[in-house]
Amino acid sequence: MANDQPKDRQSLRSVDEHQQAILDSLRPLPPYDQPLLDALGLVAAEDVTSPIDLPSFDNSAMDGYAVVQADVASASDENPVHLPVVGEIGAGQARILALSPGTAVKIMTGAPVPAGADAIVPYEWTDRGVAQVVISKAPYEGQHVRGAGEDVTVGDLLIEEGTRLGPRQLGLLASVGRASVVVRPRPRVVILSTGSELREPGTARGHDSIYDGNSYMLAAAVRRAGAIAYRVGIVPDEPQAFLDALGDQLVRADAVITSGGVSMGDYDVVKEALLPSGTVWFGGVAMQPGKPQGFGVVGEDQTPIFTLPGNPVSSFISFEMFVLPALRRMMGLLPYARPTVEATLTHAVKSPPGRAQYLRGELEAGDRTVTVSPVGGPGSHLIGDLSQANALIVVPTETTSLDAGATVTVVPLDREF
Ligand SMILES: Nc1nc2c(c(=O)[nH]1)N[C@H]1C(S)=C(S)[C@@H](COP(=O)(O)OP(=O)(O)OC[C@H]3O[C@@H](n4cnc5c(N)ncnc54)[C@H](O)[C@@H]3O)O[C@H]1N2
Ligand code: MOO
Repeated sequence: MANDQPKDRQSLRSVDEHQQAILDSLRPLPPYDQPLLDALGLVAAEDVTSPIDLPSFDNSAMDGYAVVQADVASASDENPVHLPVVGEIGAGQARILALSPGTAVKIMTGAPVPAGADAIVPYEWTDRGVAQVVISKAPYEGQHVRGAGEDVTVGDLLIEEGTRLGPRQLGLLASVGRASVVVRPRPRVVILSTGSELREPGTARGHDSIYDGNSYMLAAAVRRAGAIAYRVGIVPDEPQAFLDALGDQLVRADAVITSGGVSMGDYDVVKEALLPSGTVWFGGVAMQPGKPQGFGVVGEDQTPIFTLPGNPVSSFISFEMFVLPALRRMMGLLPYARPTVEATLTHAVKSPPGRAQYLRGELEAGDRTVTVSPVGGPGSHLIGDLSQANALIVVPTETTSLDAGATVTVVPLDREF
């Protein structure tokens, strides 16, 4: 029964509850017109219809000669047809607009087929003559002519609102003459690491200090999600310094991520600085790693803020579970959360009750089976092990052990979705 549980467990949010609370409070960012290449990976916020036909004019699919098919219908090796060549049409150089019967015009791939011509004879079926051409094989009517509008017609719906734009879609937009497209923009995400023990990589480190791995990891994760990362770097454990740094950054932030300073310590700067505002929830989520969490809004524009725990693995898993779905929601991307897969566990594992455990694993797809092997221990400081893993093994909240051979839910970490 719920009230038999220790106080700590009663007050924890589940992972799903916390994720949902975050998603419910966010909306997709307002649409923005972006140059095509900046729109890669973003979601169209407009229906795009074609302003032109593709091909835009009848054009040649081959380097060869434009002819009237009836003039060459009898051509064969034994009885080739001879035609005078009255000119040449290169791609982008169409000075000959019409063809008289009984003549041929040299034509290059992509060049407009002159009016009156209804087939192309490829060079390979001719003697490649300049003033006169000898044709030894007949094309059928329309052969090697790419018809105007056969691919796309004016008014066709090219891109539906909500489509994620990849190279093929961007290529199509450019092909119909569009230089920009209205999309959900990339969220600008400010990343602040807190901790007086932190040092910037590449600088000297004392016996009691550590390098700031988290802000790099989180900035990289933000970028991989398709958002823009502003890595501000290290803020000491002083609430006013933290509030000043945050205040300076809000002008360029659609969201803020902090790491560290949210548990029970004497110097938990993020909690101390933000609790008085009353706009940020701090509490525990029933997960390990990643129990101490905070989420809310800050500043005049009510900018969303994610206050993640400082332990590196906790920070990373919190990003995957809570920030990534939120960024995807802001970008209009579905699904919000990483898709999971089922796999067979290769080794037995143990887990404390009352918290969903996210163990690091190596997911391997064999010919017939998908297996996952635990990588390293459960400690939330083990960034070395984390870097060797490609997946998280989910041990449900009330499960305390799983045998080798059990089917488990796994979150692959490096798949595009
Ligand atoms: N008495 C309690 N202590 C702790 C609890 C608790 O419930 N009661 N929870 C533990 C859990 S779980 C976690 S997770 C951590 C979260 O702590 P904070 O978010 O306050 O983070 P810090 O104390 O600032 O740092 C924790 C740990 O991570 C290292 N760290 C911090 N920032 C970085 C960074 N940018 N790069 C690399 N490593 C970083 C830091 O040095 C600490 O070792 O609290 C437990 N304690
Ligand atoms: O939640 Mo902490 O992340 O267990 O180490």
